[in-house]
Amino acid sequence: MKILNVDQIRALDQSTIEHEPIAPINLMERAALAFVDWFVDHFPNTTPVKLFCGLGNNGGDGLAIARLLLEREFPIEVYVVRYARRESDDFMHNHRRLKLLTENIRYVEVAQEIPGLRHNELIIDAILGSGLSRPTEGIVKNVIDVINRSPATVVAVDIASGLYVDKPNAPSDTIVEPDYTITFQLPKLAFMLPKNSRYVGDWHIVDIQLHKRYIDLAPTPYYYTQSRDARLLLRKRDKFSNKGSFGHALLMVGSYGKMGAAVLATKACLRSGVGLLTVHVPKCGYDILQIAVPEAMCRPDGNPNVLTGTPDRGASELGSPTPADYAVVGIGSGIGQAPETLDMLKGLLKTLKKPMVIDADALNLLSENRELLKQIPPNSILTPHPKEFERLTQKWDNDYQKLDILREFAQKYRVVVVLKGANSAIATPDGDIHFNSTGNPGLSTGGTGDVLTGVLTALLAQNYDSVEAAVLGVFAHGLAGDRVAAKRGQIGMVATDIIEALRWE
Ligand SMILES: NC(=O)C1=CN([C@@H]2O[C@H](COP(=O)(O)OP(=O)(O)OC[C@H]3O[C@@H](n4cnc5c(N)ncnc54)[C@H](O)[C@@H]3O)[C@@H](O)[C@H]2O)[C@@H](O)CC1
Ligand SMILES: Nc1ncnc2c1ncn2[C@@H]1O[C@H](COP(=O)(O)OP(=O)(O)O)[C@@H](O)[C@H]1O
Ligand SMILES: [K+]
Repeated sequence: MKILNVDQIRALDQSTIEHEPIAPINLMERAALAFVDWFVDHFPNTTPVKLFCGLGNNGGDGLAIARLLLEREFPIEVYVVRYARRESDDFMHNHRRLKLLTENIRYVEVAQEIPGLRHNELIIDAILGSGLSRPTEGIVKNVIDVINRSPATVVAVDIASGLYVDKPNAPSDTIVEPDYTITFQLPKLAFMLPKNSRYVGDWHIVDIQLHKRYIDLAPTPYYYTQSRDARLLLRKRDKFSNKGSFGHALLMVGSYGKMGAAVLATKACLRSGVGLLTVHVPKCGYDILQIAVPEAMCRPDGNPNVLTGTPDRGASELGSPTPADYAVVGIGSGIGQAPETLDMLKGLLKTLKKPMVIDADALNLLSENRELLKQIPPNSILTPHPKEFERLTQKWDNDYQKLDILREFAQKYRVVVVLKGANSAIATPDGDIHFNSTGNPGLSTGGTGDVLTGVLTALLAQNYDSVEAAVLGVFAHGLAGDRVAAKRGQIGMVATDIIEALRWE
């Protein structure tokens, strides 16, 4: 699903009006109805509602919503925040319609006219929407302050008043902090960014049938991966396939004290459809790995504690192939940052030509030796969490700048970067960013990143293209987390649960 910018959203409304065609007031009615459908599904019509609206089309939506909720017998009070003298045409139209139903519309021009708000009430925020062009001030700011201080449940129409759709707010801006945002047709870029979390709440999209062709043709670097997008990427297995059809992967993982990371990546790789898997671990990890994961082959390193890349003598007598002989190499989980391991990484980057998966300490080694970045095979997948990404690049002032740095990095080094976290952002060598929709804070627990490394390594081994592998793998990993959360809650979730909950269908 695409994420469009504010100018495109405006043009999309216009395109819908012209091409459907539909009168603007009827499009507003459709938006209000979609909001109300969601609202009545979530709240009983015995709850008192206080609706605050502005004077533009977001306010017009609010007035239409008020009328529809009155018709559904909600006890609703309407407050028009009169910050200016000019109302939009469709606001006026809905104002006249609402007045036919009720005389009870109040106007708020000064702070004394702001009503008290109680905890058992619902507040609908329809003051400002995507038309926001400057920070809130005056009476708008006063109203927002009161809303934010109140214990009531707050539902924002389209976007919280005061929040920009696609550019950074100043830290001093006053913005509604809703419990829910019900947004029209498309997700907004602002919703993807960690710092905006309190200005978004739990958000839902409602479909108002905006012009599909406009959306299809609109250029954008931003995408939001939903279930149907991920499903399209998933390949079925051919009836006559064999293990050779799904690639032979090599994981280079683990060190003394961090063999758990190796085991997790290994199990996740096997649970994600790899045909054959060899795992290169320091010698101390040999028994651990063979016992924990009998399905994987093990290549012990000559070094007892860390990876050097040189197989143990016994293992090399088996005639071990070199890393370049495997379909894909996944490296990093629990490897530490020993100088020998750095030398190994340098050697690998010189010889490997196929895309790799690079995680954790392998990324930290690259951060310390940035001259190696340009040797990463094109289309490799890097999976930093924000701290690792900062080490690889630089500090950022805000989430929008972070996205710019992310995009530039992926383009410069021709790699796919999975910046992990809520709504993991996947940057492609072509400059696109795909935000993930699955996952939950239960995943914030040691080892879940190692699981992701295993998943992505398996998908590359199966010949998924790197962008597809990253988008699909991150989605499936988060979805597994959501399955676990539904079954046993977020707090007790551990990385092993994620492996068990992976499903490829
Ligand atoms: N155009 C359409 O056909 C549709 C629009 N819809 C609604 O329309 C909204 C956008 O409406 P508008 O473009 O009228 O804009 P808003 O209703 O967001 O804002 C109204 C006007 O307030 C002014 N303004 C901007 N920042 C301000 C501030 N900080 N303080 C005071 N005034 C400020 C601007 O002149 C702006 O146009 C969407 O968020 C959505 O709710 C929906 O009804 C769907 C269809
Ligand atoms: N709040 C969250 N919401 C969704 N996903 C999360 C959240 N916190 C962490 N995750 C996911 O969990 C994984 C954590 O990876 P990482 O930080 O590398 O952990 P580790 O190094 O311990 O394995 C990533 O896939 C990340 O996207
Ligand atoms: K709003």
